[in-house]
Amino acid sequence: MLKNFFKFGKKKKGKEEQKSELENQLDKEIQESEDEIQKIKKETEKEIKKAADEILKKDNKISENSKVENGNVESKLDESNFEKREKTKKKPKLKPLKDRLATPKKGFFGKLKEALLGKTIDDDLYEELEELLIQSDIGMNMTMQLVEELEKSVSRKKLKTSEQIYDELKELLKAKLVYSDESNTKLKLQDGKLNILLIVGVNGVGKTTSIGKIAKKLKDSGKKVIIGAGDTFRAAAIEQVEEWGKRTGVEVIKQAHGSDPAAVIFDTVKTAKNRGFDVAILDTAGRLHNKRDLMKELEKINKIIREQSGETDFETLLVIDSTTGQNGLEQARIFNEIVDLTGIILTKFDGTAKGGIIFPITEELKKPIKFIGVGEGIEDLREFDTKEFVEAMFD
Ligand SMILES: Nc1nc2c(ncn2[C@@H]2O[C@H](COP(=O)(O)OP(=O)(O)OP(=O)(O)O)[C@@H](O)[C@H]2O)c(=O)[nH]1
Repeated sequence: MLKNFFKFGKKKKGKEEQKSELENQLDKEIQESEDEIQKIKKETEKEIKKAADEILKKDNKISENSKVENGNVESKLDESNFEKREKTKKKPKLKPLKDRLATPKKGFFGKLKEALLGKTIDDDLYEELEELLIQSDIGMNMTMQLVEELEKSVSRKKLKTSEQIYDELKELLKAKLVYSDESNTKLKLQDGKLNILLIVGVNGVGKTTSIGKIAKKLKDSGKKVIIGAGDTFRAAAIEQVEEWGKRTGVEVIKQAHGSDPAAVIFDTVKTAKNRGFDVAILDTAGRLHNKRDLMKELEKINKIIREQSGETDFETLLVIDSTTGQNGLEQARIFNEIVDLTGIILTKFDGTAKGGIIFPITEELKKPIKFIGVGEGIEDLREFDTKEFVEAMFD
């Protein structure tokens, strides 16, 4: 039994030895597998790193290449922009509307001085000049004309500095006011007879105010003055004229609101003639919505003046609000077509940086500027003096 036991023990031990051998074998194989896995892992990582490096290298190469390519594109763009710039250099770059409206105090000519003085004479300077001239309401045509004349003068007179250009421009502008020379800017008034001043212009331009200011001037110079409230269409216009009459101590002839303006003109001229007045200033209604009616009305008034005063040669002055710019020029054209203008009153010069309108108006109409309004006050009307005006505007 013991023998069997020992046999059994021997048998048992053999089995256990076998088992541990198997376990060892298994452990060994597991270890080997794990080593193999680690090896493969390391190799895979190496491969991945290598591949990643390759990709990075390629990327760098591409971006480097693209840098060069972009550089080429940029320089090509530069070239074409340059060409474009060259081609478009003559066109003025217009600034936004808000920049185009300069503060009245500074005025256009002050800006012009700022823009010109101390600058190099090049295309940019001419462009800036064009821009400023257009902003001042000199108008596109006259601007182009002026800049062309200026360029010609610069090359003909070999002008070198912007100061010289500035002075040259001043002279060119003065020349545009040729119709406003000393011989015709003064009112044509003769002693010992009735002088008529017929005042025309659309509503709101400053007709009544100008009439009041002129009445004051003439009265102060010793003339016997009478005013005819010919704008019967607006009740307020009659009251306004009356108010100016009171302020200046000048008699006013009026009729009821809505009555025939020709009748007021008739009364005024007749009274003036009969009572020996020196000057009759006649207000009119400037309704422009119907050119034919306006023409008929002004013809009728003209006929009455001629018949009543016996004068054919009298002043017909068109009042234009200088702040209305090109619109003012359009009004001037219309009135000039339908009535024989002898001069222009430009009002509200104090309130505008767009005084440039004076140049195309004078040149186109070929009529002198007689007065400029520079404020709402009774004294704020100046007799026009070209030289003084241009100097003052450039100052
Ligand atoms: N700043 C300034 N304002 C002026 C000037 N002349 C007239 N005004 C003002 O412009 C406005 C219109 O002037 P009016 O004289 O009433 O104009 P009007 O053409 O007679 O107008 P109606 O009576 O409506 O036909 C008024 O407020 C005036 O004070 C001027 O030279 N400068």
